[in-house]
Amino acid sequence: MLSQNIDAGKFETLIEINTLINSDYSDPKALLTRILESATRLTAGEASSLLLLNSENNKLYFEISLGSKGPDVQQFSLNLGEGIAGWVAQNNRSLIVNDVEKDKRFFADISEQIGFSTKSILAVPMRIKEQCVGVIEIINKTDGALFEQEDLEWLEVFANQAALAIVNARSFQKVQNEVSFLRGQIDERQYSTFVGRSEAIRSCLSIAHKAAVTDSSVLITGESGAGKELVAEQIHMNSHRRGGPFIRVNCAALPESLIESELFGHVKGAFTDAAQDRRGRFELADGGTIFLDEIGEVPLNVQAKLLRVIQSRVFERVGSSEPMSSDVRIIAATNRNLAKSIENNSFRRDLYYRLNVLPITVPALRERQEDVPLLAEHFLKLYSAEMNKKITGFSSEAMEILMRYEWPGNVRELQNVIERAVVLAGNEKLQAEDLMLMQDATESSSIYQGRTLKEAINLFKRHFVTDTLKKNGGVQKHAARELGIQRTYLSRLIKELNISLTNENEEY
Ligand SMILES: Nc1ncnc2c1ncn2[C@@H]1O[C@H](COP(=O)(O)OP(=O)(O)OP(=O)(O)O)[C@@H](O)[C@H]1O
Repeated sequence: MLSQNIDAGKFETLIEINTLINSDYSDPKALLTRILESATRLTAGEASSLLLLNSENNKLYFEISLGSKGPDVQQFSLNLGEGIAGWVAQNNRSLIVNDVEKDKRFFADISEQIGFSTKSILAVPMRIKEQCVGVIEIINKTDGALFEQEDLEWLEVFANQAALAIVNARSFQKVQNEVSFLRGQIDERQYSTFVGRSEAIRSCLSIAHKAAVTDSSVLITGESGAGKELVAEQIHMNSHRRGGPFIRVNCAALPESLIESELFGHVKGAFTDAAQDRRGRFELADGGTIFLDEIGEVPLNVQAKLLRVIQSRVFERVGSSEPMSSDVRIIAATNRNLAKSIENNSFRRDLYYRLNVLPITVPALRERQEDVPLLAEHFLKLYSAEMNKKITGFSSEAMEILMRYEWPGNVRELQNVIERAVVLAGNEKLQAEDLMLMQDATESSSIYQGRTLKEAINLFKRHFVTDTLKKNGGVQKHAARELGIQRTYLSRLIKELNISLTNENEEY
C-alpha cells in the first residue's frame, strides 16, 4: 500500500500516464520511455533502466536506459539471477540496495565498463499475470540520499503501468500480424482477369505457360504498367503450386530498413518495435510462389541474402541464427535495365543469373495496339459496374483516340484513363472528351504561339514532366532517374509547375 501522505504531483503524473496507456498503442517504446522518465524523476534517481526478460533464453535486455551513460548500457544483457536486476527478475520481488559495495548480488562489471559509479539501486519487477516480464531499476539518488520504502512503492506502481503498456503493445502487435497475414491470404485469392489477343501477348503468355510447369526462377521484364504482375499470376496459376499462396512483394515500396524483416521475418526483440516474432513473406509463401516486384530496387546486402535463398532455400529471421527453409518458387520483375545496374555495381551479377533462368519480356501496349479495344472494353465494364453507371461502349471518335495514343504508361495508364472517363461520362457511350487525352494527342507547336519564351518553356516542361511521371506509373524516383534530375528537384518542379498528382501520378 502507498503511504498516506499522497503527493498531488505524483498522482497527476500517474493519471497522465494512464491516459496515454489507454489511448495510444502505436509506439510502445515511446510510452515506456515516458513511464521510465516519470518514475526516475519522482524517485529523484540519477539514472535508470527498463529491462525486458526474454523467456526463450532467460536473458534480461536493457530496452531503455536513461542517464548520462544510458546509450552505453544498452549493449549489455544479464542472465536471470545475475546482478540486482537479475535477482529481482528471478525472485519476482522488489529490492532496495543502498550500498552496492556490501551486497554480493551486485554485478559490478557493467558500471566499471561504462565508467559509472553506482552506489545504490532500487529495482522492482514488472509483472503480467503474476509472472515477471522485466525489471525497472533506478540507480543512485541525485542528492546522495538513501532510497526509501516510499520510493519502492511508487516504483511498483509505475512498474505495473509499464507492464500494462507492454500487454497492450503485445496484443496490438499480435492483431496487426494477424491482419497482415489475413490480408496476404485475401490477396492470394484475388487474381486479375488477363485480357489480350495480340500475337505479341500470346507469345509472351505461351512462354509463361511453359515456364509454369518448371520450378525455376523467372525474371519478367517490361515497361511499368505493362502487366508483369499479371504474367506472374498466370505462371503461378498454371503451375503445380496453384493451390498454394501467391505472395506479392513490392520491393520499391519497402523502406530499406524494413525490407529484410519483411522478406525473412524477425524474432522478438530483434529491434525496438519487434515486440513479437513475425513471419516473413518467404515463410508465408511456403508451398507457393513469391513475386518480387521491382527487384532492381533491393539493396545489395539483401541481394546477398536473396541469392542464398535461391541457392539453398535457407534463410534466417532477422535477429536469429536459426536456419529456416521454405519451399517457394521465385518470380522477380523489373522495369529497370539490370545489365546497366550490374555495370554500375548496384545489382549483383550472380543474383541476376540465378533469377534470369527463364526470362520473359512483356511487350509495351504500343507494340500490341490491337489489344487496346479489348482492354478498354474490359475496364469499361469493370468501372461502370463498380460505379453503377450504364455505359455501353465508346463513341467512334473516342475509340480512334484510344487507338492513336502511344500509352507511355501502358495498361495501367489505359485503366486509369477509362476509370476517370467513367467518372466523367454523362452519356451512354464514352465520348472523346471524357478520355481527356485530346490535348496529348493533338499537341502541336501551335500551343506555344503568342507566349513568351519563359511561358513556352514552362509549358513544355510541364508536359514533359507529366508524361514522364505517367510513363513511370507515378513513381517519382523512377521519373527523376529518367529525366536525369534529382528527385528533390522533381518534387520542386511538380510544385512550381503546378502539376496535379492524379492517382496515376501519385508516389506509392
Ligand atoms: N493483360 C491485361 N489484362 C487485364 N489487365 C491488365 C493486363 N495487363 C495489365 N493489366 C492491369 O494494368 C495494371 C498494371 O499491371 P501490372 O501491375 O501487372 O503492371 P507491371 O508491369 O507489374 O507494373 P509495374 O512495373 O509498375 O509494377 C494492373 O491494374 C493490371 O490489372
